[in-house]
Amino acid sequence: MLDVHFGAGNIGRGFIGETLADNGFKITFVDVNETLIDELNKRNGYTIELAAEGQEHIEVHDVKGINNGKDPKAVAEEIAKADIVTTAIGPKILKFIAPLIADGIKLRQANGNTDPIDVIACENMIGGSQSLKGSVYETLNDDEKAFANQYIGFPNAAVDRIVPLQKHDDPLFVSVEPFKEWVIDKSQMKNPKIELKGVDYADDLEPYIERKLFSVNTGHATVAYTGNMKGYKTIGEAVKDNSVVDQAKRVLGETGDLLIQKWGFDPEVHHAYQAKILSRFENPYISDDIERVGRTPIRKLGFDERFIRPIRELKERGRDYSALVDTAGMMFFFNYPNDSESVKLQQMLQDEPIEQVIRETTGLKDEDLINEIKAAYEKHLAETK
Ligand SMILES: NC(=O)c1ccc[n+]([C@@H]2O[C@H](COP(=O)([O-])OP(=O)(O)OC[C@H]3O[C@@H](n4cnc5c(N)ncnc54)[C@H](O)[C@@H]3O)[C@@H](O)[C@H]2O)c1
Ligand SMILES: O=P(O)(O)OC[C@@H](O)[C@@H](O)[C@H](O)[C@H](O)CO
Repeated sequence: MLDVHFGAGNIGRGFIGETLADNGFKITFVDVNETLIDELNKRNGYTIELAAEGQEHIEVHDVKGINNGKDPKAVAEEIAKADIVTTAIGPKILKFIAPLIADGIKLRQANGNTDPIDVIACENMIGGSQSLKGSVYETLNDDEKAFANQYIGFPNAAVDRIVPLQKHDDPLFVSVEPFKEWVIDKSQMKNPKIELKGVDYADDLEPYIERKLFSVNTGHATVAYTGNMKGYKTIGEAVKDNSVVDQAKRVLGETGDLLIQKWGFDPEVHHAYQAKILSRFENPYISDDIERVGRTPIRKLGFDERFIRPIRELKERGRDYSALVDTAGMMFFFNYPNDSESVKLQQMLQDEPIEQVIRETTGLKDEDLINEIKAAYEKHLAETK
């Protein structure tokens, strides 16, 4: 059994690789990072460490790498033979790898390979695999689309495991939190014969992806942006400050209100889920940078992303969303020179009035909401003076 996995980064090696290897798959990692690819091909394996007492090690074997920047043909050839395709490269990169997946599908068709497979985007976004499908289909003709409609599934997925930036001498070694959750939308699969152990299958992914994104990621981002305002550099430092944790609790209270109302989650179970999330942020065996958790702030300000979507939906329901708006106002202060989106955001703030920056980054048309976020931004700006 073969998995072709795009993105040999933290979650790719630290979660998707572990799960597929544990299910007996060989894995071909596709990445543009030469060091990672060379090392994978030299050693055909790597080590995962669990960030918890005992620091257990897990060895992953039977892996290799392809640099898609150098050898795109080899990627298509590998997809032509694959039993599953997965990605963990970042939502904004999906459209760049879509032509490679399309080439793999074309080769499967040319080879007469009618074994059904699923292409699963393991990204922090709503509708990730379906969005990837849209980009893949842009480069298929009608005949190829008909083949893909029959044999290639794009089931959406939610993945949850905190894997911070790795700072080890070994470029493949990856330290991960013990908690892990991977849910795949069963109704969108073409190959139900592959039922992975360690993965949950849902008939409808929407409640799970929203619960994950608006709890883990909204909470995480709140710790990052509130911590950033206070000058902290790591999530560990930030969660030692009660005012940061209080802000995260207020925000989770609001998204919890929405999720419970919208999806009917049991309030007690949901509150336990939230408490578990906060304890995960406090894991002393993990050192996670605010720079990583707050990365790409323009993406995170998006219309369907972790702040604006729950704000919109709470407003529609006439519920409180004040802590979410307060935190959204802090996002404009995220300024890390190595994060090109944060540099762009700061430039936008230099060039345009704040309300225009809010309009452009969030896609909001609701002028009242734009003014509320503007007021939060201006309040935080005054606090910095
Ligand atoms: N790290 C986590 O805690 C975590 C948890 C759940 C989900 N995710 C999601 O997983 C995805 C990846 O996150 P990550 O933390 O592993 O990031 P990462 O930066 O560690 O890994 C991304 C990898 O993709 C590679 N890449 C970038 N552009 C590429 C291209 N054009 N072709 C091939 N490879 C390319 C990079 O070289 C890198 O190795 C994101 O969508 C993230 O939201 C991350
Ligand atoms: O990956 P992002 O940039 O969407 O979000 C940053 C973190 O919140 C995220 O990577 C979490 O660590 C992860 O989603 C936990 O499952």
